[in-house]
Amino acid sequence: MRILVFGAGAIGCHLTARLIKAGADVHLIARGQQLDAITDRGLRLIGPQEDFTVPVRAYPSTAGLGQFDLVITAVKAYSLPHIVNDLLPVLGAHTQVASAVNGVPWWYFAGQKGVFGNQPVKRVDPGGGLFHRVGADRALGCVVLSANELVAPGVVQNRSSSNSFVLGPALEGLAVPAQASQLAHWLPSVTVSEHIRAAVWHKLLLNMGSSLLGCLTHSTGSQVAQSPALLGVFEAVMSEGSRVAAAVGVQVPPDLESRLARMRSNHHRCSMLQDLEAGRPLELDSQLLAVQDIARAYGVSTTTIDTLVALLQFKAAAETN
Ligand SMILES: NC(=O)C1=CN([C@@H]2O[C@H](COP(=O)(O)OP(=O)(O)OC[C@H]3O[C@@H](n4cnc5c(N)ncnc54)[C@H](OP(=O)(O)O)[C@@H]3O)[C@@H](O)[C@H]2O)C=CC1
Ligand SMILES: CC(C)(CO)C(=O)C(=O)O
Repeated sequence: MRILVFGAGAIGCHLTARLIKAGADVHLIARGQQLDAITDRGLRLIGPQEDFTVPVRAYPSTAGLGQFDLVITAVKAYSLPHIVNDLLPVLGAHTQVASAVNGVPWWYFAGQKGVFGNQPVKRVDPGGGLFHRVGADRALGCVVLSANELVAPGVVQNRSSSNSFVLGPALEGLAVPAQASQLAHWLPSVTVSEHIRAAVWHKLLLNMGSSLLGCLTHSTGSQVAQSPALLGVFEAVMSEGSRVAAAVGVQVPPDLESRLARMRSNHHRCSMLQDLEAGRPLELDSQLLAVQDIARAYGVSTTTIDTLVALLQFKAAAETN
């Protein structure tokens, strides 16, 4: 099985390093210093209990690479619409495309009923290029619970004591494709699910709270969890988010204690905070504004989320000017 990982950031490097170590045939699209470092010295993954380096076949573009059985996109949500033209040449009739991305994924409303039924998510796929040209029939949801950061060119630091990746077909009723099962065979951290939307919301609620509070306070999850006042706000965000999920038919179990436990043990700067501190754009569209759109369309009140989003938008604009 030929695999292409598109994007050599924190998550792309984590997956590439683990898959190559497990013996998979993986190729990586990288650019800039990352491409140079990985080509010269390989890719190093440092984790709580491991430190290894693998050689990687890395390229600056997809031109001439041929078709792949599985493409894993590991760019930020806001970069996805810009890579559609790069993806098309590597897609064959049976290629599956897994988007390892936080937030409401581009394929979310494919095959769904309701206000947005069968439409692209306009916040993440504004021109509909992913929805109409890549296509939801080949889309695999990929929900990532794994805390990573690039600490030097070619070096990714993993800060999770346990990592998990949930893969499942975007279209309900489709069987889990062989590519997903093969990935799960190579990596114990991968599980497959026929109900990927439940996994999307489960993760998204955690992101909404940790991205908003992490960025507004420049704190890791464990630092946020030390403040009872912030935990109260985190809880309010999760409860509003779970009402939005329920509006589109997904009941997220109120397992607040397990989420708080995850926050307490999370000594990682969430990816949105990494972006804020590096002056890069934030994934507000996929993680928050798309959720607000759903809330508004279904008449769900999200007062706490709305307040925090307004503060974060103001802060991000002020800090990048
Ligand atoms: N980091 C984490 O711990 C977690 C992240 N996630 C999610 O995973 C997704 C990926 O995040 P993460 O890995 O942190 O992001 P990063 O910003 O670390 O990585 C994105 C990579 O994509 C590259 N890229 C973007 N556009 C292109 C392009 N056109 N051609 C080639 N390369 C490109 C970027 O290159 P360049 O730097 O040159 O722009 C960068 O290397 C996000 O949705 C994030 O929210 C989920 C769970 C945890
Ligand atoms: C690992 C986690 C959950 C931290 O909030 C994350 O998804 C991120 O960094 O964006």
